[in-house]
Amino acid sequence: MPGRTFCQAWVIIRAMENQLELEHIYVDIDGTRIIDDVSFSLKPGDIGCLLGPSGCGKTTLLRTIGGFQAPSAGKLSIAGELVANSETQASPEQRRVGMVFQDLALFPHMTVRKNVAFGINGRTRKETDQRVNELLDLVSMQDYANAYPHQLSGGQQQRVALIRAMAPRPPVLLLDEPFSSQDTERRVQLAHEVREILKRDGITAVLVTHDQFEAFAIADHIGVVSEGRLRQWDDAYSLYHTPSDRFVADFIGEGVFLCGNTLEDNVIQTELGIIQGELSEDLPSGTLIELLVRPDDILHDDQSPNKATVVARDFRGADHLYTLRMPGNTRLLCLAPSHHNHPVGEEFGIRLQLDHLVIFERQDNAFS
Ligand SMILES: Nc1ncnc2c1ncn2[C@@H]1O[C@H](COP(=O)(O)OP(=O)(O)OP(=O)(O)O)[C@@H](O)[C@H]1O
Repeated sequence: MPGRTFCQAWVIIRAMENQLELEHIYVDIDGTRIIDDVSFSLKPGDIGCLLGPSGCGKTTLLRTIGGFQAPSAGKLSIAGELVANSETQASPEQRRVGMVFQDLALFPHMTVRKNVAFGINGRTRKETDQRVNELLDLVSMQDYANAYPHQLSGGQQQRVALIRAMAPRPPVLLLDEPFSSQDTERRVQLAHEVREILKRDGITAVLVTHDQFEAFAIADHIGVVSEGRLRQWDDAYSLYHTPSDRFVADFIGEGVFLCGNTLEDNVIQTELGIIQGELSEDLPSGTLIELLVRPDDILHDDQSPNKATVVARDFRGADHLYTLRMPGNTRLLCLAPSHHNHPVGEEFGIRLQLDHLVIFERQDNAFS
């Protein structure tokens, strides 16, 4: 029947829309809830990142996707196929996901070429060689094809571990803090490189990290996790500028929270005076709130009548991050170009530049 055929095709197309889909996943270990109602999805070729503090449940979530941990409830699908719910659980081998671990786990007695070819099964010798060569080219490692892991730099080993996991074309690649042994600057650089490689090969990936700059550098979508819950699933810009709750606002980027209260439509009163702008939440007049003020919301302006005193400063090359104290004792952060060079104790003029006001209702219901 033509109608039925169309319906079936539509269902298949819809199911294939997401390469990875988690629907209301819960994980309990020894009677303790570790993952609490997590849902998110990735389209083919998307890179997702689970970001959060130590112990929040990132690795448990990754292990659940990989098939090393069973969910207590919820549904998990990979490439349109249901791989886990509370009753069924496909094994890691059946899911065919790729994994890149913190310690890279390269085989020390195998050459780079053999390491990369290791996971490729069911292909002819010619097809395997072709795929290995393609991946070695992708990461510019052809010249090292016959080298052993101990003859490579840390960054080169990283690239080999990555292409070894990518070699069998896994439906999803999982990366568990793969850059954690590197210093901060190198981590961000590696994250950019890995993103480029994954994108060129069209791989769908999920990476776990506690480093937000790494997450910003690699991911299309970032999930901020806290106490087993996914607080926000968004792009980096939205997490920074429109955090959904106070935890995300505090965890992502830098900033201070100013106490205040709502007045009328789009107007609030804070320790810095009356501020007008589009509010992130529609709260009744008189509600006690906290206003998020980022360092880039405070402009250095010598003409401004509002003066603040420098209490600390971090030189960051292109700019300074100043910690300032207002006459009423309010603490602020200000990002200023580094040629605005003010020592601790000096005063300079500042201007608040906010149009979208990120506010949260205060829970303690009192000014501090
Ligand atoms: N097998 C287990 N048995 C008991 N508790 C566990 C087990 N695995 C994880 N947990 C607990 O679950 C919580 C989340 O752990 P998980 O390793 O997922 O966090 P994480 O965010 O990856 O942390 P980190 O960044 O430190 O690696 C922790 O409190 C941990 O002690």
